[in-house]
Amino acid sequence: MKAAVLQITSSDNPAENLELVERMIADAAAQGATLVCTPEVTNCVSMNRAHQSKVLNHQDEDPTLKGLRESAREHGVWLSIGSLALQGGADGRFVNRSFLINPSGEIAATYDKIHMFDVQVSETETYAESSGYAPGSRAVLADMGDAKIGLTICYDLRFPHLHRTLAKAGADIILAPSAFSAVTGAAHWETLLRARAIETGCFVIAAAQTGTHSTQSGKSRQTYGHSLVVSPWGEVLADAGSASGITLVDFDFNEVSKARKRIPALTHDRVISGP
Ligand SMILES: O=C(O)CNC(=O)[C@H](CS)NC(=O)CCC(=O)C(=O)O
Repeated sequence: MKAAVLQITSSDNPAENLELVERMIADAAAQGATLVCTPEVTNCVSMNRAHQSKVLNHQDEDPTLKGLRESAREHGVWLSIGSLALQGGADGRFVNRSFLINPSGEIAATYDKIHMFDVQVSETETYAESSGYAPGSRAVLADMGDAKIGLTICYDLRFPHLHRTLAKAGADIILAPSAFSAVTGAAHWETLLRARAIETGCFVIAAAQTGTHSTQSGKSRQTYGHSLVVSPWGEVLADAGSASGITLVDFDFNEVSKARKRIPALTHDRVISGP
């Protein structure tokens, strides 16, 4: 399998982002990709809830979902839409929802981000994701034919039990589409991704938002980039750096069983009491 990781700088204008990603999917497919992965909130990076209320849609009417399903079908690729910000969450909030689209353009799986980034990153940088988005509560493992894929989103990366649950349920690949903050990205991103891959014996594919996101509304925001693909042994197979673009990686799924045979930690959990 050949995967393409799309690294982009989404704005808060969904139509503009859709056009760019459609072109990149065509390009990735032309280069032989059979799985294409986009980052978290592909359709809209914004922390302005009033603006989001105007431009975000319910899943059934969302033009980004419609357009990207059509792209997957046209080019015959599996497509991980890392996430879309959509209307329709509990208490009038949005949802941060990941989609796996099959090569016929059908929705094979959806996953709502479970862990909300309610964090003060520094004195000047605070996030309150749960004020805008309602969290999900269900882990999702999708079947891609020759591989099983566990779906996670961004801040979920810091909760290893979710990844362990997915791996024990049979995941070969874990997706970690992200819009990581530049500050925490520099400190933690690669270490967390490699740890999740090593602990689970899964490939980890992390498509990331990068750079300075322009907004018509509200202040601009910096994301870390460095979309990463990590092998089940913890090697970084690709690092997209900070520019936007397409990164292609070949997968050998035998690496999953090889890594787990060398270190079978996934089968060595013990029930513990205390402390
Ligand atoms: O709000 C949106 O537009 C979409 N959601 C995000 O960008 C989310 C919540 S603000 N970002 C993260 O989870 C970053 C996590 C992170 O940076 C870390 O764990 O260090």
